Amino acid sequence: MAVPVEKVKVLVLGDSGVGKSSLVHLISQGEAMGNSAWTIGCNVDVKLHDYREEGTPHEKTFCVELWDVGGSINHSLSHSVFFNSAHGLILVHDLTNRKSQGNLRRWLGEVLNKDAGKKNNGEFDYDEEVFSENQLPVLVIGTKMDRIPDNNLEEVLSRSSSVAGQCRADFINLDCMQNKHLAAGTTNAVKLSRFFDKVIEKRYYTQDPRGRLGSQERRRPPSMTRTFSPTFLQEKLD
Ligand SMILES: Nc1nc2c(ncn2[C@@H]2O[C@H](COP(=O)(O)OP(=O)(O)OP(=O)(O)O)[C@@H](O)[C@H]2O)c(=O)[nH]1
Ligand SMILES: [Mg+2]
Repeated sequence: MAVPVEKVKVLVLGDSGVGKSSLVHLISQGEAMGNSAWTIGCNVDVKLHDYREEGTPHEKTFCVELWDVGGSINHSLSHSVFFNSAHGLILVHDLTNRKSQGNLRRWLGEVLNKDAGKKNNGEFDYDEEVFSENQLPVLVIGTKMDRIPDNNLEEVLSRSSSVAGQCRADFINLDCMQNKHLAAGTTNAVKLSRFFDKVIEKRYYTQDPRGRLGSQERRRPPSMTRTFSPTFLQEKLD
């Protein structure tokens, strides 16, 4: 099988310790990560995604690059070097940590205002106007669902849904340590697949600012996702 040439870049952002690396491992390898360490800088993992245009026999495999940026506040000045030319954004928060939910607006602001610089207090501003014009597909993911006490579940999930609403994004809540939480055919896997479809559609099938015409009017097709290990990909590339 040929390795796809066409690719999209998806940023995975959120506070340190919310579970970004664990999530990216689950998405790209299809299994929970054993040990995790703080991410310094950025790790890039790959997921192959089959995008099929409805009504046509064509199915095309795209390479989805997942840019897992270390969330440490100590490296906040260097985060934005990874933000260029992103096609989609996964915002990750820890369901047991309200602060990590509130900070998603800051992460979003950091990406959307990356060219505008910082405010005087050193914080990136979340600009409603800039955000309302945002064309970047966003998916919000809440982790550590296993750690929410049963008597608090309803409240926490409702808060998670409202955080996603503020970001005008679809959302998933899961336990990154459980393979089944992203298993094929589950609602979570379908939502993730739809998100990748959207990112690819925007990147390759939508009229861009330079006037290139894509297939914007066509309905989004169903799709399948497949995961290949980096070793497999490397063998194909060699
Ligand atoms: N119980 C539980 N633990 C989780 C979950 N997701 C992540 N963890 C744990 O949370 C800790 C931090 O996870 P990481 O994936 O390293 O967090 P990160 O967001 O990549 O952190 P940085 O690299 O510092 O930005 C690890 O000990 C994980 O095993 C989850 O859904 N449930
Ligand atoms: Mg990490």
